[in-house]
Formats: sequence, C-alpha cells, structure tokens
Amino acid sequence: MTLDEIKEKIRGLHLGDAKQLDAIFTTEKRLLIEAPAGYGKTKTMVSKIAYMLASGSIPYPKRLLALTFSVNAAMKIKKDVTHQIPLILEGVKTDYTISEKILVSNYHGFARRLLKRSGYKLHPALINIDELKIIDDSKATYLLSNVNGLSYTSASILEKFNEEVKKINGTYIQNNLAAYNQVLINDFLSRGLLTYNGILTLAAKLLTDFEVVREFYRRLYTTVLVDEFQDTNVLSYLLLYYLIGANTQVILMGDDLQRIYGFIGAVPNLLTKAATQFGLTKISLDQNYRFKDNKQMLSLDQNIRRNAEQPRDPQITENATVDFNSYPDHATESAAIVDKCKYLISTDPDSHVAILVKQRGPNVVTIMGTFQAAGVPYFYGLFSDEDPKYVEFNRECLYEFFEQIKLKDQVTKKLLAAITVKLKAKYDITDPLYSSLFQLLAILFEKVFTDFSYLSNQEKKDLLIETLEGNGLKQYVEFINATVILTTVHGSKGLEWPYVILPDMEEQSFPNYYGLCGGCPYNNTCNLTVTDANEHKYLEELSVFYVAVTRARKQVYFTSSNTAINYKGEVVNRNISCLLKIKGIQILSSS
Ligand SMILES: Nc1ncnc2c1ncn2[C@@H]1O[C@H](COP(=O)(O)OP(=O)(O)OP(=O)(O)O)[C@@H](O)[C@H]1O
Repeated sequence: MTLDEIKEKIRGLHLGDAKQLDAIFTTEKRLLIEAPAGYGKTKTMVSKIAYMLASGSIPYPKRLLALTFSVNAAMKIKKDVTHQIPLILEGVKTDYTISEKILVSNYHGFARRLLKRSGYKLHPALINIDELKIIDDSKATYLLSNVNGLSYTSASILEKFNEEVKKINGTYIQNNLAAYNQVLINDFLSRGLLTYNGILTLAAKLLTDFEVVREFYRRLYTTVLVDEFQDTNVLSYLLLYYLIGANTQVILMGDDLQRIYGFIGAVPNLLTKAATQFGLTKISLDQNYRFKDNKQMLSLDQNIRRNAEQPRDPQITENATVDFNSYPDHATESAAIVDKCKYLISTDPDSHVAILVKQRGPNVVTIMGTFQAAGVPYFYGLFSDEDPKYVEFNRECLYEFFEQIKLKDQVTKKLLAAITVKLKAKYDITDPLYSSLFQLLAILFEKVFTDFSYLSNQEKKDLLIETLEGNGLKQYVEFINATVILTTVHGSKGLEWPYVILPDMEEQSFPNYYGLCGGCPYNNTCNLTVTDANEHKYLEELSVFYVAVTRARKQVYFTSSNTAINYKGEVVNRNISCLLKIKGIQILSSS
C-alpha cells in the first residue's frame, strides 16, 4: 500500500473532518491538538500515529513515547493503539510489530521505568523499585511515626514540598527540589521506602544530573505524545521538560476547560504555557461527535465552551434549554431525585444514573437517607482522592499484592483471590465505604483477565502496582453495575453515564463559598458579572461545571433547593446558581 493510499484510507475513516485531517497530516513537528471530550481525539491520535509510522516520521514504534496522567487512561490508549493501528496499516510492509513496541504509560509508570533502568546512579535501592514501600508524605506527623529515625526537619521538608506541589508553586519546587530528593536518598531509599512524588522527582533528577541518561532517552524517543495534557501536574511537567530535546517531535493533546485537578497540582493555562515553551502549533478540533444526534446536549456543551472562551462576551447563536427544577428544601429535592431515578430506570432499564455532587455535606446525607428510605439501592462513591481511608485501602491492597507476588511471580486469578481474602479479613465490608472499595477492587481484578488479558505478566503487574500506588481504584466507578451511582464531580472526571443528575444547583453549594460565593457582590441576585476580580475563579468553577455536564451521554438534569440551613442552624433563602444563569442557558422546568 502506498502512502497516498493510506492517506485516502484515513480520509475515508474521518469522513472529511478537516480539523482532524489537518492534525493527522500536518508536517509540523510540534503540535498542540486542542480536543474536548467527544470531538474525536482518540480517533485522531490513532490515525496520526499510524500515519507518522507509515510516512517514516516515526521510524520505529519504539521511538514513540505516549504518556498520560492516569493509569486507566494509559490502558485505554494502549488498547486503541493495539487494536486499531494494525487495521489502518493493513497491507503496509513493516519489519516490526506495531502494537507491541509503542510505550504507552502514565507519568509515574514511565518514571518507574527510568529509575528501574538507570536509578542505580542515584541509589542502589532503585534497581528494585517495585519492592520499595510507597509512603504518603502529606503529613509530617505521619512520616515521623512511620519512618524510623526520621528527623523533624526532614519530615517538614517533605510535608511542605507536597503542599507546594498541590499549590502549583513552581518557584518553590525549583528551589527545594534538591533538598526534597536529598531526604529521599538519605533517609528513605535505604529503609526500603519512597514517596509517590519522589518517583517523579528522582526520575527528573536522573535526567538533569546525568547527561548520558538524558541524551539516551532523548535519542530513543524521537516523538513524545501526551494525552489529557491538561491534567499534567507540576512534577510530571518537569519530567516532560527534561525528556523533550531540541529535536524531539511533540504532540500534546488536551482541553484546558477540563482541567479540574487544580487541587492536585495541575497547572492552570497549561496548554498555553506549553505552547509557548515548546513552540507548538495549535489545531483545535471543532466537531462534537458524542452529541452529534443530541441537539440539546450539543448546544449546552458548545455554549459553556463559548462562555469559557470569552467570559465577558460569549458569542452565543442559540440558547441551550436545560431541564431544571427547584424545590422548597433539600428533603423535597432529594425525594424528587429519587423519583427521577426510578422513572429513568423504569423507562430505560439498561440505564445508569449518576448523581454528581460538588462536595460532601448535609445535602448528600439527605439524598442518601432518601434513597435508603425508598429502598432504592445505589453505589456509594463519595470518597475523595485524598480521603485517608480511601488512600489507606489502596496502599493496603498494594501491600498485599507485593506479599503475594513475592511467593509466585505470576499474576493469576488465584493470586488476586488470595489478596481479596486477606483484605476482607482486615476490613468491615458492611461499612458502605469498604463495601464500595471491594466492588471497585473486584472490577480491577476482573479486568486484568478480560479487557487487559492481552498484557504480558510484567504489564499486568505494572497495571496493578501503578493503579494502586496512584490511588486509582476510583477510576473503576464507571464499570460499577449499580443503576444509581452517587459520586463527586471531581471523582467523575473521565467517566460517563447515560443520565446525570446535578443536585444542589444553588448559591453556596455549586459554586460554593470557596469557589465564587465568598465575597461575591452579587449575592442578592446571583447574576454574576465577570470582572478582573472574579474571572479566574469563575473559569475554575465553569470547568468543574463543564466536566459535570459532559459526563452525561443522553441527558443531564439539574435540581436545587430554595432554602438551606446555614452554619447557625437558621433556615435561609438560596438563589439559583449563577452557573445556570450564564449566557446561552435557558432553564425549563419539567414538573
Ligand atoms: N471524523 C469522524 N467521523 C465519524 N465518526 C467520528 C469521527 N471522529 C470521531 N468519531 C466518532 O465519535 C466518537 C467519539 O470519538 P473519540 O472516542 O475519538 O472521541 P474522544 O474525543 O476521544 O472522546 P472521549 O473523550 O469521549 O473518549 C467515536 O465513536 C468515534 O468513532
């Protein structure tokens, strides 16, 4: 097959989508592909890799490094690449097997590889990095009681560094990286310990301190592709920065509006910053395929994006109507939510409904109580990424995994079953939190032998280690069988369901006090005017709102309460959220 024939095949696959084809065929070596969810990003990425291989701009598959933030996202890319690239390149003669050699990894997984291979230059313990215990460095007190002989000064260096990573304080990180790494090298590695941040900081140190290592990787990976780039945190960015040499081809894909991970250190306006730093040419995909037959969702998606593009003067052509109902109080609102779920499930029995709350609190307790009283089962997914019990459960799973794999270095169903037995002896499975976590663990374990059965034993080990190490059990909420799923907007990122209900769409809730409401001069009406003073926070809230809305494949429903109990125990009136009053949204009540 000639290159022209492959081009023709790709044109056919993309049904003439000009922006996608431009992104695939461009000869620009440094590219930023702005791609909102559902705009065909995955399809474009797969065709682009195939075309680059066919045209020789990637000489061999192993010269491409594909990175992303979460393990689950890396696995999805790997699956697409493995299955689809050979189909596009069918009939093309190659002396390699395409799918096997492309390295698709999350940042931590890739950093582990670097350390496993060359980390001995920093400390011998890094050769066996899989045997090191990953310890949480968010609290100095925890560190002092868990790391024998650690000084208070060292524990404080770690705690502070971790805090500044979350605050995205680049200057602090630059100035204190060496001290942080030194504590790890002196006090942690010799004790068989490492931190989650340390996997990235030591990998970055390896690339900065050893030119030979840096040059090796820069020459090996002539093309670096990053997916979901907006979620790159400040330490992953550092790693990327050292990996990209003057001649590296760079393809970054992402969407700034879906960046809601500010609290774990994802850098604001990262796409724009990276575009300048790496000299990227930007191509924005502009066709929404996910909502192509759903006019209502399509215009809602579009209008929120337009508000983000020009917050003070969004260019709206047609209003999006949204289904919104307000109720006198939370109890009535919760009863209506339960009724809506029952209705949706009865009319669409294979369906799932996700109730996405902005935060935990009394309103959620009322919702849960109402579901229980009505006898409608739901999946409890309200733990946050930082919830100590959630984090500890992931750690415990990892510990048991290491205990079992030491006995027999083979990921088998029997081994995973043994881990579950050990864990069940440690936790109260009648507690809703642990019951949910065991369900998620069961899904992960099952996927190892279904969706991920094509992985090698080592890759299966990596998948399990990296998922648990990154507290990644939550990524499996999407596959939960329950018809009703109660989780947070942040926890829902990257997941989707047919129906989504967004409760609490009132002031002080979504947005909340820390979001926009605290100090807002428009409290009487909640008709927000975007100004220099509030634009940043407004865009942050709009991102969360956008992510929440676009989790729905078919429809999103909004509810609110007209009253709430304030911190003094008084009943107070609440306005409808300013987010439902942005230009381009027209609310319609269905009841
Ligand atoms: N040019 C196109 N022509 C026809 N269908 C397309 C085109 N681009 C994408 N699609 C289809 O639209 C759907 C979404 O595409 P894809 O999964 O690539 O998008 P995405 O941006 O990665 O979405 P998500 O973030 O939801 O995973 C898929 O079913 C895909 O096959």
